[in-house]
Amino acid sequence: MKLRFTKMQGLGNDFVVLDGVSQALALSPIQLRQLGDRHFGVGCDQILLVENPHHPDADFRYRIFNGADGGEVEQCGNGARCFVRFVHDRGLTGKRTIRVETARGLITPRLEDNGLVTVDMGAPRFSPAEIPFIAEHEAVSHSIKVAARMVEISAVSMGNPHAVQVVENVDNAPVALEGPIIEHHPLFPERVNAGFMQIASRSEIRLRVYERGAGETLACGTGACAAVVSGIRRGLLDPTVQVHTRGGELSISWAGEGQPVLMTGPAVTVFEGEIEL
Ligand SMILES: N[C@@H](CCC[C@H](N)C(=O)O)C(=O)O
Repeated sequence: MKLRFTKMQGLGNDFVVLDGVSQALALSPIQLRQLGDRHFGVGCDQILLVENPHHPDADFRYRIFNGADGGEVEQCGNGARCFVRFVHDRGLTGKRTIRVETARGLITPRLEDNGLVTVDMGAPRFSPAEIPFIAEHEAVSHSIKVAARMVEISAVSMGNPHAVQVVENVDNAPVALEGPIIEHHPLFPERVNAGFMQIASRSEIRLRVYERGAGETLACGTGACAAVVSGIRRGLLDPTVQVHTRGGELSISWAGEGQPVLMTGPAVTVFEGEIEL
C-alpha cells in the first residue's frame, strides 16, 4: 500500500504525521516500526495519527506511537503542537483553538498569531493510579537505585509517566547510561521517560530527556512540563520557566496543584512524501 505522510518537527523532536480523517488508516505494529525506522523507513521519534473524534466535545482525536518500538503512548507535547499546525495547514479546520482527544483525555492547543503554538496540557498528576510507584503520601521526590548510585527522582504524570532528576550540568549528565536503566526500572511497570534537569536560575532550566520507546530525543514537550512541575514542587523554580533543550526553547507555565500546564513553542513542517508499506 502507498501511504502519504507529512514529516514535521518541534524543537527537533521529529514526527511522521498521518491524515486518518480523509482516509481510514489501520497500520500494524510492523508498519509503524517501518515508518519510524531511520534506515529502512522515513524515520522519526514518534508517529502521529490524526482521526475524527469519539468524544462529543472534541474536534479531533490524535494517537501517538513511539517510532522505535511502535508502541502506542498516552501523550506527546511537541506532537500536540505539530498536530495543530498539521490540521490547520491542511485545511481540516479553520479553528485556531482546537479540542483534541488523546488516550489520556482532552487537551487544548492554540495556534498563536506569531505562528507559535500554546498547548493547555491539562493538570499534572501525582497519584499512585497514574504513576504506581508514587507512595500514598505523595512525597515530591524519591530515592531509587540506578546502576551503582542512589538517585533522587520526582515522578510526574503528564498523561504519560516521567521521572525527573536534578543534575549539576546536563552536558555531562549520564543520560545514555542511566536513561535506559531508569526507563526499565522495576518501580515503573509501564516504563518511564527519564528527565535530567539542570537548574540555571529560578526561571530557566536546561533539560535532556531519555524517552521511553525512543531513546534520547532533541526535546520532549511532556518531559519539559514534568521537569518544570517537579522543580516548582521542590521549591526550586518560579511559575514560568524557559526550558533550553538541545533542539531549542520552550516556555512552560504552571500555577500549582490542580492547575493546567501551559506549553508554548514552535511546530514546523519539513516535507511531504509517500512511502510503500
Ligand atoms: N516526545 C514526546 C513524548 C512522546 C512519548 C514518550 N516517548 C512516551 O513514551 O511517553 C513529547 O514531546 O512529549
